[in-house]
Amino acid sequence: MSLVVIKLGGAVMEQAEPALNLFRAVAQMQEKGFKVVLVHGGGIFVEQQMQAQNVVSDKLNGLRVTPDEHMPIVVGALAGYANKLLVSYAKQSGVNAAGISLADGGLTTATEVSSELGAVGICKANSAALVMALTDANIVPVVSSIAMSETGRLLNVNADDAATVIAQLLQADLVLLSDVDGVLDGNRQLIPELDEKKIEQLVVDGVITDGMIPKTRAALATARSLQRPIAVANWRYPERLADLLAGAPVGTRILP
Ligand SMILES: Nc1ncnc2c1ncn2[C@@H]1O[C@H](COP(=O)(O)OP(=O)(O)O)[C@@H](O)[C@H]1O
Ligand SMILES: CC(=O)N[C@@H](CCC(=O)OP(=O)(O)O)C(=O)O
Repeated sequence: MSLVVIKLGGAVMEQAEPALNLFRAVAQMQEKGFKVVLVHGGGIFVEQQMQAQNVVSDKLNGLRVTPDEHMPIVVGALAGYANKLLVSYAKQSGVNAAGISLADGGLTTATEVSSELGAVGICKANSAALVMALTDANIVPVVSSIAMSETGRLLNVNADDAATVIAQLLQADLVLLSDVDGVLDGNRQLIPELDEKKIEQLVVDGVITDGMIPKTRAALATARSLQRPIAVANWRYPERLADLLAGAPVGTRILP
């Protein structure tokens, strides 16, 4: 049975209709025999909560600088609101989902990236047991990007990196869904395929910026480890998911 990890960015969660459409597509994939695991971000909800509480939050190369004292807001927004909102969209679309985090069931282990970034983690695959138990019961795991260190310190992980690690853990296909059609060139045209050299050149040229930097690097790491192309595509067209998994050229394919 084919396992697919789908990563959702925050923007999809803000609008009910596209999120519901996406879960309807997930239900169809389940009917076709796919086991689906969702990994989600929700940076947009973190921003909203930071602003509501008058807290200034900075990013460095697309990663949020997260002092430990910001973690109540970050965990609340990601593992709380964003996670349960997705479980609610799933329910409304007839999909049985369970919201968990990178820390639950020992799914991953994590370490601090650098003292400069604070409680930002990089995680490693550890145990697929919980996710497999859920998918075996036809429940879609919805995984937030909150992880835990060996000593139990809560860490904020970039959600594209989280999806990469889960795809590697499960040896599953990975689709990174975002609010753009894929990686766009300097004229905002879709780039069908990219390899490491081209990605790094586009970063140097300032064409790939912000959240697209960790996203393309995460896709490249997964493409390498699974030895197959990884797609960055738009969540606005969930009906293209099936085409995509069948190997059709949708979005940007990041090559190993
Ligand atoms: N070359 C590029 N092509 C497409 N999007 C880009 C590019 N460079 C930067 N971006 C930005 O990256 C964003 C997607 O990354 P991110 O905000 O982290 O999305 P998500 O929340 O879906 O993970 C796009 O909305 C766009 O603003
Ligand atoms: C360390 C780090 O940057 N964590 C991210 C986690 C959420 C995320 O990645 O959300 P999107 O996928 O919606 O961008 C953050 O705090 O915004």
